[in-house]
Amino acid sequence: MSTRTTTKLRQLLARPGSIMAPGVVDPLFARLVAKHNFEAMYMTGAGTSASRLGMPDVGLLTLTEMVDNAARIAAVSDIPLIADADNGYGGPLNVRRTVQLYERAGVAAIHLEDQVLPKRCGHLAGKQLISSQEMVAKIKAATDARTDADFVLIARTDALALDGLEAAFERAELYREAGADILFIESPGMEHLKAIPERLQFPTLYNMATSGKTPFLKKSEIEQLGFKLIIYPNWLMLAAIRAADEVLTTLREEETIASIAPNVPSFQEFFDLVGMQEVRELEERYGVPEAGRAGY
Ligand SMILES: C[C@](O)(C(=O)O)[C@H](CC(=O)O)C(=O)O
Repeated sequence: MSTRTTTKLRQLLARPGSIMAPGVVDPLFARLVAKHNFEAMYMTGAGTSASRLGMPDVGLLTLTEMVDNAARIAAVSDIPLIADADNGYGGPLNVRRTVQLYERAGVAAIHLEDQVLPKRCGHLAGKQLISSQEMVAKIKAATDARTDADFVLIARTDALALDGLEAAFERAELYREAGADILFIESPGMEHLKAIPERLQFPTLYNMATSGKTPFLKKSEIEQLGFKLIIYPNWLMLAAIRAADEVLTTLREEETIASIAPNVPSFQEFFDLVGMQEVRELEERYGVPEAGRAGY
């Protein structure tokens, strides 16, 4: 039997250095991350909201919608999936279900944040927090709810933007005591970065969000600062939006796809990406008639 992704993630976390987790919104992007041999990947809530609802990250997706998306992503590779679980979708009892469902979906880690419901993207204005006691209760509920001891709990605090760095540290320390495995201080600027791993002396997460608030440092620089896990939430989706936009502009102007064709993956590359080779092998094993096979 292959190693569980939770255990794989624990092993990665135990190694020196930081782990890069590109953000994905669906299984297709997960295939792409797997193709590039990354050790971990991240399901972005902001991206999931954009792709599933065409709406901004303001807490509109429900627990089951998020879990459904995570399960589809987890199904296409053995790469540990770290998933956004927002504020756990309610109080401590909701958090119990959240952990159970994400665990069953094949997710290796989730992050829970201390925002009120409905929440919003951590890089937007207008956030509000629950009390640190309420968040501690949620983290305790989360640690109690896991059945796989290797399932990783990441506690995020959004306090920095509202109450400053010291308040964020105080919360983070309480969340660590409550049982969090990794601490995530949301939306730090350049001036805060050094202090975070230094002060917390615990595995920390670097959110390479696209807002530009947190600087776009290299992995080696982030590693040197002492962060353990780096997530790159929306970059793939944004790159795809730009590429699709260019295709549409060209199509409008030229009324033909001809000049675009060389710039997109070929028919074969596309089928390879979505696992056609494996499908062929399975078809052969089960004697599915040749005529039934898609060819290229
Ligand atoms: C990490 C995050 O929660 C996400 O949903 O991916 C977002 C990222 C973003 O909006 O850029 C966040 O709130 O930071």
